[in-house]
Parts: sequence; structure tokens; C-alpha cells
Amino acid sequence: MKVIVDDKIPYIKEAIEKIADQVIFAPGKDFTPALVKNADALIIRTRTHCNRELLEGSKVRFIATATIGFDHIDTQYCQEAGITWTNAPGCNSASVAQYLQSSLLLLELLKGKKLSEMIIGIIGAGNVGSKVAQVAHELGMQVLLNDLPRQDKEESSTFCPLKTLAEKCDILTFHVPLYKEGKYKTFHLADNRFFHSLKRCPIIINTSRGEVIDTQALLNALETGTISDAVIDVWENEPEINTTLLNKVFLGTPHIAGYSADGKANATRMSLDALCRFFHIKTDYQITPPQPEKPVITAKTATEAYLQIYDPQKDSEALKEHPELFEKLRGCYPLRREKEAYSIRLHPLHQKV
Ligand SMILES: NC(=O)c1ccc[n+]([C@@H]2O[C@H](COP(=O)([O-])OP(=O)(O)OC[C@H]3O[C@@H](n4cnc5c(N)ncnc54)[C@H](O)[C@@H]3O)[C@@H](O)[C@H]2O)c1
Ligand SMILES: O=C(O)[C@H](O)[C@H](O)COP(=O)(O)O
Repeated sequence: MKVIVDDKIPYIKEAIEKIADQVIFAPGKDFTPALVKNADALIIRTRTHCNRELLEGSKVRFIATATIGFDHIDTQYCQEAGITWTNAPGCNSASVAQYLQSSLLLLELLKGKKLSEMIIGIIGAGNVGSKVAQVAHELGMQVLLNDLPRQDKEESSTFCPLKTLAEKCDILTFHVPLYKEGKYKTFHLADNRFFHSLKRCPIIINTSRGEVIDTQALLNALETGTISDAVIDVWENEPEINTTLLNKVFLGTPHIAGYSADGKANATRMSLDALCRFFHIKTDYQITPPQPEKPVITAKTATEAYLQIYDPQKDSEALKEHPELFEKLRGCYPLRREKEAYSIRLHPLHQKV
């Protein structure tokens, strides 16, 4: 079996070389029809667009994307061509929740927001949205959820219309997939009309896909004071992002909310498991992220401890200083672990949390 693998997928080399007869590693954006022509399977990230142009006439029968998002796969073409694809649901949801938690704590610490008096609206209550709701509850916030597909399926009263969130919330955070069309279309879900429907001058957070928010509408809303601030991890037209927007947001990061080493290891493991299932291969492999350099965190408060574990300001400062290095900042991302990898001691009592 011949497999082409995105060379930015970590912790995969040893395992995939055990599983496949031939493995070629290449940058995700450099997958060409010639490169994939004789491959049986691809293991990709968001930077490889899997469509007719890339795949027609190839031997490819299986694609695993080591991500939850799959808007870079033309699923209709794959179905027509008999190509099976998988994504990695939930792989990085705890990582995005960590990004949200640290960003919310920074809003409290640096912008004087009283989180426990705020209402947060979560648009998209899937793997990430559900974990963000848990984080927000733990911070004492009131949570409103919007999830049209789940509302249709579950007929539950848990969900509110987007209009209600727009009217009632102090923070709105997007966790939907990018759907370019259809009943649940999310492309430019936040457009001028959406921003005009806001009532409480909220803070906007987007870690879903850049195209879920109309950049010009977001800029207008920031400039006219319709919203009070923004935390933006995903951008239209990455990596050529709108730098005027970047300079106006509280935190602007290079699509790294899901980049904890834990999340990446999960994605790698899930992609390999799916590949082995598809080709009926039985092999043992262990995919584990490296230990943190300093696994014991000593801090005065839990907030301080969590920000020692992950502070998104560093990612934001690096991007604001060098927006042209968007892809490089992602490609050379430092080791980031989730809180389970640490032992947290709060002094002076040295209590464990
Ligand atoms: N920035 C990052 O690093 C990063 C990391 C992980 C995920 N993401 C993005 O965030 C998205 C969500 O991730 P997830 O793991 O929670 O995915 P998920 O599939 O588990 O959840 C998505 C939820 O959105 C809901 N939804 C779909 N269309 C909707 C609509 N029109 N209105 C309201 N809700 C809608 C779905 O019903 C589902 O519950 C991914 O698709 C991906 O694009 C980004
Ligand atoms: O969809 C996802 O899982 C995330 O957006 C993920 O972090 C994307 O990572 P990439 O493939 O762009 O490295």
C-alpha cells in the first residue's frame, strides 16, 4: 500500500511506516495529481484540497484528514468517485476549549469583564461547543446554545434561535462547521444583518472557520462599536489575512486553537485507526505527545496556573508582529499540552487543583 502523508502531521512516521509499504511525506499544499496518482490513501490536513482536480484518474481509495473540519474535501466528488474519507471528530475539542478558557480569563484580567455576570452564546454545540459550554459554566457564566441541526434532530428545548443569542448575549462564540450551501449553510452566518441584530455590544469569538464571518461586516462592527471586541483564530483567505482586522482585535491567532499536542496526537491516532480499519490491517502503535518541559505549575491562583499552561497572548503577539509568517507560525508551533499533563500547585498552601 502506498500512502501520501502531510509532512506537518506529528507523531506519525514510525507507525505509518509499519502500516504501509511505501510512504511519501509532502507539504499539504504541494499535493499534486502527479504525486497522488499511484497512491492508495492520503493522510491530510486542511491545506490539501481534495477535489476532482487532484484526484481524477488516481488510484486513491481512502482519505483521512487529521482534523475535525472537512470543508477542504469535496465530499460529493469523493462519493461519485468511490473514495471513502474520514475526519477525526472530537480530536482537538479540548484544545479549543483550552483556547476559549484562556481567552475568557484574559478578557476578565485585562479588559475588566466580569465573566460571572455575562451571558455567552455558543453557536454550534458539537464536540467543541459542548466543552466550551462546560468551561463557561465553570466560570459562572450563563450559557445559551444555538444548534439548528441538533434542534431539528433532538426536538429539545435546550437550543435557542440565533436571534435570541444576538439579543441577549455579551459574548458570542462560533463553533460550527463551514457549510457553503444547504439548509444549514454557515458561510457568512455572521453578516451585516447579523451584526445589526446585536443588542448588547458583545465580544465576538471565532475559532470555527474564517468564512463563517463576513470580514468586512466584522470590521464595520468593530469600527462602529456594534461589538466591543473580538478574538479571532480563523480568517477568510488564510494565510493572506486581513491585517486591518488583525490589528483591531483583542487576540488574533494563526488558526492554532486546536493545536495542543494532545489534540494533534488524537488526530494522528484516529487517522491511522481509520486507515487500518479500511484496509483491514492489524498493527500495534502508540501515539503519545511529549511530556511538558515543566510538568509542575506553581501559581497563586487557578487563573494564573491556567495562563501559565496556555496563554494565547503569545500566539497573538507573534502573529501581529509578523502576519506574513502565518503558515510558519503554524508549522513551527511550540509544544502545548492540556492541563491534564500538569500537576498544579497553588501556593501558599500548595493545594493541588
Ligand atoms: N481553530 C481550530 O483550530 C479548530 C479546531 C477544531 C475545530 N475547528 C472548527 O470548528 C468546527 C466545530 O468543531 P467541532 O469539533 O465542534 O465539530 P462538530 O461537528 O462536533 O460540531 C459542530 C456543531 O455545529 C452544529 N451546526 C452545524 N450547522 C449549524 C448551523 N447552521 N447553525 C448552528 N449549528 C450548526 C452541528 O449540529 C454540530 O453540533 C469544525 O468544523 C472546524 O471547522 C477549528
Ligand atoms: O478542523 C480542525 O480540526 C482544525 O481547524 C485544525 O486545527 C486544523 O489544522 P490544520 O489541518 O490546518 O493544521
